[in-house]
Amino acid sequence: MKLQTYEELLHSKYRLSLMLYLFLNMATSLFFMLPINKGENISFSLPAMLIVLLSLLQLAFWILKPEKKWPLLSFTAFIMGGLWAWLIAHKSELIFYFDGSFLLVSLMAVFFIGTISLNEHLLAFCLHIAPPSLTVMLLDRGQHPLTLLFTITLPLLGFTLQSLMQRRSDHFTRRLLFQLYEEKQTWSDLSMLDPLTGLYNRRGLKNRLENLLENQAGSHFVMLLDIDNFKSYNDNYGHAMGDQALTRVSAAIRDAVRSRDIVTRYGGEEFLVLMTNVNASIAMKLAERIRQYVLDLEIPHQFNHRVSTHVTISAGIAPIIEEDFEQAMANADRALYVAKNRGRNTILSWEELCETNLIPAPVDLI
Ligand SMILES: Nc1nc2c(ncn2[C@@H]2O[C@H](COP(=O)(O)OP(=O)(O)OP(=O)(O)O)[C@@H](O)[C@H]2O)c(=O)[nH]1
Repeated sequence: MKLQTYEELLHSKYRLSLMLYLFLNMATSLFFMLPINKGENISFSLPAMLIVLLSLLQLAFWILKPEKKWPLLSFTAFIMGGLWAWLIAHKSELIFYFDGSFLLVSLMAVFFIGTISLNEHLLAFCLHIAPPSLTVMLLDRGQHPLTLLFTITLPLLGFTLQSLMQRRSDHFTRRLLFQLYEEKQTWSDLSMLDPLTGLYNRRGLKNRLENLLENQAGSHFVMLLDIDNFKSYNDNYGHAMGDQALTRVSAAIRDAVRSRDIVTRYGGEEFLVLMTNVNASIAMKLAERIRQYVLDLEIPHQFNHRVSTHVTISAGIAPIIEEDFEQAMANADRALYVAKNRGRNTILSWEELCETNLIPAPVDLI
């Protein structure tokens, strides 16, 4: 689950509880319009009708605009509470035989609405129950003090404790989710990096390439480069030394290019550099600089036959035309093949290859 999904879940929970609150207000106030005694008529009292109207309007708003967040929950609860106080006072005047039970039933109905639907909104709950509670106490004129005290304080206390517990649990869930999300992000980042060199691996390249082609319409170049006679290096100096040489060459490539270029360890001793927003001459200069930086490392390689006594690289570069990365790769690969044939420690561009009519048959070096 993403953090965003969790936020959406909370929003939908909020929305449902508010809709339930409105529905319960509406249903209960409709019930309050019914006659209490046999033979009486339905009483369309103004406060009851206002509760119904207000609830209906807000319900319609929520149904039509489900994505909107209603910021005035506490205000709505206070208005509803006020209307309930008015309704209870109004209705109690109409009751012929007054023994206090109507007040208790009304109060319980108001508490029921709040407890069921506002269980995560302590302030709204308090604002909802405060006006009817005060009104009932006034109307009771001290006749049932203990009953009223019990009816008001017990649910209020229970609700407050439950709400605090819920808040702690929500806080914990949010923290846990945030931590999981961060860890997932770290793992995802790590899975895009090559552990030996710290460069992007193919997965990382794919990810960066998608972003690049989606967001930057400029001219980009692919450079494929390969360490010369690396097999002999490994055979003579050992695999551990080979790893060290790979790490140093990787760092030199990274140093030679700009921060916006994407350097990837494409295979064993093969690297791919994605040079972004460059023209052909700058791409060539960058490639040449990489070659020189690697040579300047002066990593001894006595078995780099007829090339150098140090570790060297060869490279082929090609432009990405019409976002066709695969074709650019194939072209850079062919240029690299010819660069190797030309004696290694060489950079060759696909364009130069085309100009000299030296396009070889496709050979899979990679
Ligand atoms: N030490 C080390 N060697 C590796 C690693 N990955 C690939 N290699 C070695 O790189 C060598 C590549 O050799 P080849 O593909 O024959 O090419 P080459 O000897 O560099 O010859 P040219 O590319 O034609 O110049 C192989 O010996 C692989 O074992 C690695 O992670 N560490």
